[in-house]
Amino acid sequence: MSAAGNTPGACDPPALRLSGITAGYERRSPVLRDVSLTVRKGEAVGLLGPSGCGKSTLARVAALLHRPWAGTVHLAGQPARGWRYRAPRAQRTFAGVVFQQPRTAADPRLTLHALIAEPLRATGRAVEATDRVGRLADAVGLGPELLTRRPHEVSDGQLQRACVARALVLDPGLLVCDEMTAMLDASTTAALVTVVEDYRARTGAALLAVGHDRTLLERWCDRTVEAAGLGAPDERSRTPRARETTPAGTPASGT
Ligand SMILES: Nc1ncnc2c1ncn2[C@@H]1O[C@H](COP(=O)(O)OP(=O)(O)OP(=O)(O)O)[C@@H](O)[C@H]1O
Repeated sequence: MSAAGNTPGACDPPALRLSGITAGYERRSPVLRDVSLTVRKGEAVGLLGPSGCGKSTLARVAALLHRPWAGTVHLAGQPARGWRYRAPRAQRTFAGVVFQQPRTAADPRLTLHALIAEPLRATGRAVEATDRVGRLADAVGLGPELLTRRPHEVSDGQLQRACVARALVLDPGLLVCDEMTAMLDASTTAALVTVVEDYRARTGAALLAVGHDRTLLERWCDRTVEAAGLGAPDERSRTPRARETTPAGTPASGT
């Protein structure tokens, strides 16, 4: 289910199809009610909405990290048959995820090199780590000297660069970016958006980007979805974006 090598086409199944998703936590009333959302292969969809409306919950359901109470998740046309570590490996690794807070998403004991290589080790592909981690670290703008440091020895922006590299290391067909740039400065935001877009242009991967920054998401994505009252996000298409538009209007530097 890797995106690499696939040619986007009208006949391809959507990268993500959420149908009738109802989800929540413990015994509280559901956060999401009967939500449906489709992200086509190669498409970038931005999910906008006020704090607490359930955007992150939806992102976690899409990445098979949170089990819904009802509804189905299809990844690349295949219904999710299990969740988290019980899901078939191809489904678990189809979605690469980047969270808002790199410090809570990174094991503090690992060097950045080990952090980026973590999914390779977890899937029995550790032998590929030297090559892949080196290339991805270069792409996200992390020099070799930073790869030997642990999270407490780097800045938030540097750690988020490592988390983006980790999300890409298994060549996902879908990237789920949950407020990936919320705590970053403008140049790091531009650099990481460019890394994601370069990856998508090369592989045909789809993107579900969650955030509050309407300007960024409208520039970055093919369309945005208003998630207000995510009981049922209406899929209003907005501002189709030419594929070649520079994300966020900023340079592609690796600063
Ligand atoms: N692990 C959890 N346990 C219990 N309730 C949770 C949990 N995670 C989120 N919630 C609740 O679910 C609701 C939706 O949270 P969610 O994080 O999905 O919203 P959001 O739209 O992403 O918010 P924000 O934009 O502030 O990140 C909130 O009321 C939140 O308190």
